[in-house]
Amino acid sequence: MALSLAFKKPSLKGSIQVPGDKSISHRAIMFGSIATGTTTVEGFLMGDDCLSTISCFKKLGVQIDVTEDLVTIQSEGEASWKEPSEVLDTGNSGTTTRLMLGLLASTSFHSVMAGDESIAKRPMKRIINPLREMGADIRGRQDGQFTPLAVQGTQLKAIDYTLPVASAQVKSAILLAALKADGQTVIHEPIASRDHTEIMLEHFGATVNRENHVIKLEGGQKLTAAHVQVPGDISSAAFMIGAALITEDSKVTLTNVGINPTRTGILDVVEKMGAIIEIEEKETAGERSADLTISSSTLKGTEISGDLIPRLIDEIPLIALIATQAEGTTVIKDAEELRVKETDRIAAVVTELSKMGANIEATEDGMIIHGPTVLTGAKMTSYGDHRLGMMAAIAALVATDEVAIDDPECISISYPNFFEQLNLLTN
Ligand SMILES: O=C(O)C1=C[C@@H](OP(=O)(O)O)[C@@H](O)[C@H](O)C1
Ligand SMILES: C=C(OP(=O)(O)O)C(=O)O
Repeated sequence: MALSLAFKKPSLKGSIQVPGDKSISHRAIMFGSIATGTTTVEGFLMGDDCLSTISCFKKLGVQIDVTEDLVTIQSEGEASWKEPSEVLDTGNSGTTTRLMLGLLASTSFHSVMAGDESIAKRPMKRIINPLREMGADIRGRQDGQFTPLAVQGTQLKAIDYTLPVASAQVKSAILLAALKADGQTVIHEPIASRDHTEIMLEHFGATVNRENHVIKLEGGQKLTAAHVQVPGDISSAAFMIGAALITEDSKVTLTNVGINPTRTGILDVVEKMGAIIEIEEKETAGERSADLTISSSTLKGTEISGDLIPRLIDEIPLIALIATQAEGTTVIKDAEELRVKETDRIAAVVTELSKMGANIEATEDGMIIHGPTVLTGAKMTSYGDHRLGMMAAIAALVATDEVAIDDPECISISYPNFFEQLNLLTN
C-alpha cells in the first residue's frame, strides 16, 4: 500500500531510542542456540529479518520465547538440534541465510534454506566456496550460487582462508563453521568488517585470537549461555541523524546507540561534512554505546572510499541523500558491494534521488553527488528494500511537494516503528 508524505519543512525535536541492532540481534539468537543453557536477550530487534532468524531456529527444535522486553533461548547445544521437516525460510535476510549456512554445514542432518525473491538473487558462493574447502556438502542453483540451498551436514576441517571481499557475513559463516571443525581455522581479513561475531564468541566463552587482521579459532570449543544487552542500531539511527542534519532548527537525541568502531563510519563522515553532533558514551554490560545529539548543520561534500566503506556500507543510501543537501561534490568509491544488497543500491539510489531532482550519477563502484539541490516531490520506489524506503521518507522532509512511497511496509525489515518515531520527532 503506497504512502504519501507531505511535510511542511519540519524541524525535528526530541529524544528517541532507536530499535536494537540487527546484526547483534541475529547473533544473539544464533549463539543462544549453539550454547548450553538459558540465554536471555534484552533490546532485541523485533524486525522481520531477526524474526526470520527466530523462526529458523525454532524449526531446528530450539526453544525460544519472545516477550516485549526479553527473548529467552533454551538449548542443550547444537547436538540437540533436530533435522527440520520444513524449509528454513530466511525471508529478506542475507545475514540469516549466510550465517546459518556456516552452522548447518557442520550438523549431522539434512536441511533446506530459501528466502524471498531478493535473497534468491544474492550471491551465496562467497560463503559456500570456503565452506566447501572445509568439507561442506551444499547444493543450490548454479552450483550453489543461489538459493534454495540444500545442506547435508558433515564433519568439517579447519582452513586457512583470506577473505576475497570485506564481508562480515562471509567471515562469520566461516567462524561459525569453525566452531565444530577439526583444528584451528585462520581467517585473513585485509579490510576490517564488523566484528560482532568475534565479540559474541568471547561473550559466550570461546577463545578467539585476533591480531593484525588475522583471526584464529580452535574448533571443539563449547559455548555457555549468557545474557546479551543489544544496543540501538546505528544503521537505523543514521536515518534520524540525517533527518536532523538536513532540516532547519532541529535538535534530536538518540539514546543508547551502538558505537562499535567497525560500524561508526557514518559518524566520521558526517563530522567531516560539518555536522554538529555530540557523542556521550555510556557504561554498558555489552558492546559500546552512546547518546548522540544531532543539530541542524551546514554540510559540505566529501570523499568516501577504501577502508571506510565496510564501516558504513548500509548507510550509503542515507549518505547519498544528505550529500544532495551539502555544498559541493561528494564522491563515493570502492562500494561495488552495494550492487548485491537487497537491491542494486547504486542503481536504485541514483534512480530514485534523480526522480526528486538530485544531481547524482552512478559509477561502477559508487556514485557522485553535487549539491546543494532542491528536492521536489516524486513517486518513489523502494524495490522492497527497507533502506531505500527510509531514504525516501527522510527525503520527503525537505521536498517541495508530496512524496509517495510504494511499499512502506518493507521498512519493518529493520525498523518496525520508523514512522512512529519520525512523527514523534516532527510534531
Ligand atoms: O554481518 C552482518 O550482520 C552484516 C554485514 C553486512 O553485509 P556483508 O557482510 O555482506 O557486507 C551488512 O550489509 C549487513 O546489513 C549485516
Ligand atoms: C544488507 C542488509 O542486510 P542483509 O545482508 O542481512 O540482508 C541491510 O540491512 O542493509
